[in-house]
Amino acid sequence: MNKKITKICCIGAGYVGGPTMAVIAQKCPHIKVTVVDLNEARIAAWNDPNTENIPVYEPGLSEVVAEARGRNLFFSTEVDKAIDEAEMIFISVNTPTKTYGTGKGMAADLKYIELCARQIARVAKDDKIVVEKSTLPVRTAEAVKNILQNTGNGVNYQILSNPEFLAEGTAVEDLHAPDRVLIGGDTTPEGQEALNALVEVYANWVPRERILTTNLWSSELSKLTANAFLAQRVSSINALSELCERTGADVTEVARSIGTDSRIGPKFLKASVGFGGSCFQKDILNLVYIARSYGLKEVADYWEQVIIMNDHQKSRFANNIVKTLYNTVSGKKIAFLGWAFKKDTNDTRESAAIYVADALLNEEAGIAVYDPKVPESQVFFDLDYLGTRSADKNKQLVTNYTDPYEACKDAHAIAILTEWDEFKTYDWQRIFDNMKKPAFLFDGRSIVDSAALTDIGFKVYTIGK
Ligand SMILES: NC(=O)C1=CN([C@@H]2O[C@H](COP(=O)(O)OP(=O)(O)OC[C@H]3O[C@@H](n4cnc5c(N)ncnc54)[C@H](O)[C@@H]3O)[C@@H](O)[C@H]2O)C=CC1
Ligand SMILES: O=C(O)[C@H]1O[C@H](OP(=O)(O)OP(=O)(O)OC[C@H]2O[C@@H](n3ccc(=O)[nH]c3=O)[C@H](O)[C@@H]2O)[C@H](O)[C@@H](O)[C@@H]1O
Repeated sequence: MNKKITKICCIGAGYVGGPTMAVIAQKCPHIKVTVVDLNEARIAAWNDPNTENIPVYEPGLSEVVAEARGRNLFFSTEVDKAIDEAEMIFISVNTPTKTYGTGKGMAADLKYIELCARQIARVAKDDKIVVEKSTLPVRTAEAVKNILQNTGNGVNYQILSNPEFLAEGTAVEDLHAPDRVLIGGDTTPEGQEALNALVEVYANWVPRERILTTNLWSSELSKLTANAFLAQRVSSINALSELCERTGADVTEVARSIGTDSRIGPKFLKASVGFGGSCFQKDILNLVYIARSYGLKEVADYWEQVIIMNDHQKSRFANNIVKTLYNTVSGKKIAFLGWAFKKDTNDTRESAAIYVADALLNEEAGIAVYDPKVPESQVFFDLDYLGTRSADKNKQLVTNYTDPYEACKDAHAIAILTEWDEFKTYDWQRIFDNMKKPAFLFDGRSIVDSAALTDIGFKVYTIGK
């Protein structure tokens, strides 16, 4: 007989914990779901009476939260209480790249995971199923198990790996109809019982044939592999975009031509200014680190090239702006349309915009930023975090706008960094009329109609054309 879960707790109310648990609560009204976090401001925002103010912007998410919150979905800072009550505990805390010590700049920093494991071990009084939702290096479950099982208070733990594959901007859609749900567990009878308990949770809305079960290590490694493959496709098409620019081939046509081959497929072939987001880079660096730690030099070098190519794409976009603007951007106004790492999210982590801006600021450019969802404070946080120059200097050189037309007024050039749909429908004639001439436009996302803009008078540069 499978254990039926009625109380879930999730540690970490971020971009994954928040949306994932909101959808579990929505689809499983019989399960009480409590999402906890140490960050009081974040929890307060999740509890904001106006669900438009929740801390994660995702299309459709505020409606899901409005439906379930207060019914069977709760957000709280009382971590111990939620752990104590729950039968199943998801760990969905951040696992950033290490910034210190061994593996600095490469390995995943697992200190938040370990803290969670220790907290569960300290608080739990009855048996628990602990689910790794965070993306983790292969064999992390072993460390979590070690910490939990060596507490000696008689509690039995089962560890499951249940990596998340949602993409930001489409999180709700992805959670409602996932390509697959992956659950890894121990092959022992107890492990399989725990695994089945989680299968039953998802089976409330996910067709069973889409719920894949594996052993723990396959599940952990599959998550890193999926992100590595996706990022590799972007770097592959971006590598070709540079060759297209030199040869007269058009990367959009090349992508369409190869994408119709069913073995290749059409998705993830959009050339861009470079991939961003909190995970691709960190997960590949982590994969490279793991391969190196097993002495697999060729494997590590192979995957590292995906990152090298991505860095190259960002810097060549910035260099092209400087070169085209007669080798100097000093004192010139460059308007940035978009700061988020992709459309339909307010997340800016590792956004290409940050690195392109940093390179142009090194050349003393003045940058005017407009993004429909990213607040000014975040733009400065991102630039200050790099530590390239003082916060005062960033404030001096960067201005944020809430009106795109004002951002572009008197600009020498416009750079499109994020593919927000609204950019396609602007009154480009009006923008052109108010710009310095020649009016340059660098489309890092191939989203505007370059022929129409050229007719207006813009000098358009599009990635891969
Ligand atoms: N962002 C994304 O789209 C995806 C992220 N992931 C993975 O999911 C994990 C979480 O990512 P995000 O949600 O983006 O991170 P995040 O940084 O948005 O959220 C993590 C939250 O955990 C909280 N936290 C950390 N330690 C805690 C503790 N000991 N007790 C209570 N709360 C604690 C933090 O305060 C933070 O609010 C990462 O491993 C990431 O790689 C996986 C799939 C998609
Ligand atoms: O582990 C994670 O965090 C998640 O990482 C990615 O999701 P996400 O980073 O949210 O968004 P993507 O749609 O994958 O885009 C990543 C970056 O690649 C860029 N991209 C994507 C596709 C493409 O064709 N071209 C391209 O430049 C996007 O603009 C963005 O900057 C994966 O798609 C998710 O499956 C995974 O769960």
